[in-house]
Amino acid sequence: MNNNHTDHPDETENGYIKIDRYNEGKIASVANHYSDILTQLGEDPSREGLIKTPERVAKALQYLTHGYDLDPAAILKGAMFKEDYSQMVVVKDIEVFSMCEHHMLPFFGKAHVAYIPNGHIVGLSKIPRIVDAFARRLQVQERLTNEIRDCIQETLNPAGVAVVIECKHLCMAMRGIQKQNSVTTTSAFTGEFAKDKTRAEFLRLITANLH
Ligand SMILES: Nc1nc2c(ncn2[C@@H]2O[C@H](COP(=O)(O)OP(=O)(O)OP(=O)(O)O)[C@@H](O)[C@H]2O)c(=O)[nH]1
Ligand SMILES: [Zn+2]
Repeated sequence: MNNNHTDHPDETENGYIKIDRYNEGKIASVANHYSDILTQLGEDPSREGLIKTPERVAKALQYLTHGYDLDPAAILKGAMFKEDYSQMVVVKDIEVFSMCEHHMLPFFGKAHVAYIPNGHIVGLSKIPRIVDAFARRLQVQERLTNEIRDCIQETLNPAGVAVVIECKHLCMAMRGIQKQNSVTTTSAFTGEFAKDKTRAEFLRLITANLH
């Protein structure tokens, strides 16, 4: 997507990718399409409040899909450390913001990720980083869940990986079936987490209020 991009999308100003990280050709092209869309919607793209809107939308969309520019396995490999620790490591309550691929509307909530090291641990921040790398794409919640699991399993080769994601889908709230309170939960497990006891410990840890 953007050839200037780095593995550090958090190098941002006000939460946005720095302007020099935008692919300007693509922004201009997407903005042109959005100008037409505004007209199709019955708006006047030349009125004051909308003059910069096509460009803003194009930049927002690039930000919301910047996960395509990232290599999640490389992110993990960047901070793997040999360590003799073989208990469960749990990172819970990781904020998720993604876009459903059917309606291009947001779904958002929390991810809970655990792994059981098998010789190597990974830098803790890399877990939310790969959640973001997969979430910042057009997604379905099930695939997002599996992609996070598979990336950790294939890269770190731990004794097991567990991922639970809970999200609200705006396509089910602000349109369509219009259910405001429904939450979708998905899960994916490998290795040791196939055992009831291990899975139960993980579920206890993500629901416990320890802090
Ligand atoms: N499994 C799954 N479905 C999703 C996700 N995000 C959105 N959807 C669903 O994708 C489906 C698309 O169904 P369609 O019947 O083609 O689309 P639609 O006519 O807009 O459907 P409604 O939302 O029921 O109005 C809908 O049921 C959405 O709720 C997701 O992450 N996972
Ligand atoms: Zn949807």
